[in-house]
Amino acid sequence: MSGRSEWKRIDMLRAVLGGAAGAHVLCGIGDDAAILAPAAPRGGALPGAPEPLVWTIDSAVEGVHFRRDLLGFEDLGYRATMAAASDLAAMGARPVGLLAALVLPPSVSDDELGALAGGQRAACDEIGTAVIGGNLSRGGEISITTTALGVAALPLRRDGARPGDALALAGPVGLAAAGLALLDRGVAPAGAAAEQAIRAFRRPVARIDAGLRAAARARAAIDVSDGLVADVAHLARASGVRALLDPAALVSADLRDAAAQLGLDALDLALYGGEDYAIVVAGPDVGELTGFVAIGRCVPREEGASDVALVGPDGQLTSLVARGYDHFA
Ligand SMILES: Nc1ncnc2c1ncn2[C@@H]1O[C@H](COP(=O)(O)OP(=O)(O)OP(=O)(O)O)[C@@H](O)[C@H]1O
Ligand SMILES: Cc1ncc(C[n+]2csc(CCOP(=O)(O)O)c2C)c(N)n1
Ligand SMILES: [Mg+2]
Repeated sequence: MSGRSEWKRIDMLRAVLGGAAGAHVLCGIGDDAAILAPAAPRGGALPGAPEPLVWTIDSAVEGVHFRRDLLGFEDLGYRATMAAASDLAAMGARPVGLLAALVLPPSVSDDELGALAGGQRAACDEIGTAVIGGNLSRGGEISITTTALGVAALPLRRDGARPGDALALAGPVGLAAAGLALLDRGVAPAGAAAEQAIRAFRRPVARIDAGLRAAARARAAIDVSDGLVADVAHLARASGVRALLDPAALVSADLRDAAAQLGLDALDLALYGGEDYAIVVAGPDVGELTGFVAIGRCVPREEGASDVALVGPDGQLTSLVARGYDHFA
């Protein structure tokens, strides 16, 4: 393994680029999205209090995030849009509009481009927003870079969790990775569980409504793109807590079935799978939120202890290594 990692590179970029933002930037590099103070209205007050803006960008690159033999063009547009919007969900934000920059090889036909845009449109319709601009360029492989703007009265950051907070999850984890594995192995989906897994990979759902519900009650949130343990570790580290996860809360019947078809371990998929676009929130009573399941709790950090651990049936802890998807490792 090389010494490079995505996080080391982000730290490097933060050292070069950070600190230059103005006072209107409430949160810069390091969270799921940047937070900007609302612009002061000119010429009199607007009805209602202006809300902070939440702004994020996300790329979907052929050969890295998708293969054309495993997904249709409509899936590509849908998935890229939901993946970008998921970072708004993680901030407890309501989307207001998206911009999409497309890179297309010359081989992509107008019909295929139309299908891709149809997928973007379908995803936007589902979460109550629209693509309102973008850019086109020719290039060697398809890429879809989507920037998403939202508003949130009280944006949820990664760094607000406290010892004693519950951890709760909206959306399945592990299923998307199982779906990718089924597609990759060319296994014809046998039964509802395999179909759900393939759907979770092809058509992930940004948990916007869940994020909005959590915004009033939670103290911190993150979305699960790189894998549950890796992303919960980001939240734990940013908040200065340790996260304890209950394995029984993470494996659904569908995931167990799909994993069995693949000969893979269901809990391993749930912990490390990635691209679920579920959200994890932390707060005193977040386990009671509609659409969330309680998955664990935050405890004080201990010197030398892992960021995340599993709690066994009789309370014993198993430390987890926060390995997740890393573009450069
Ligand atoms: N090239 C870059 N320049 C400046 N900041 C960056 C750059 N790449 C990433 N970041 C920042 O680093 C932080 C972590 O980025 P990362 O993409 O891992 O988070 P994320 O957007 O939540 O991931 P995901 O899209 O997988 O949910 C974010 O705050 C992001 O804005
Ligand atoms: C063909 C193919 N191979 C592997 C994967 C798995 N994968 C790619 S990126 C990523 C993390 C999220 O990305 P990001 O951190 O950029 O948001 C994961 C789990 C895939 N989707 N397609
Ligand atoms: Mg994120």
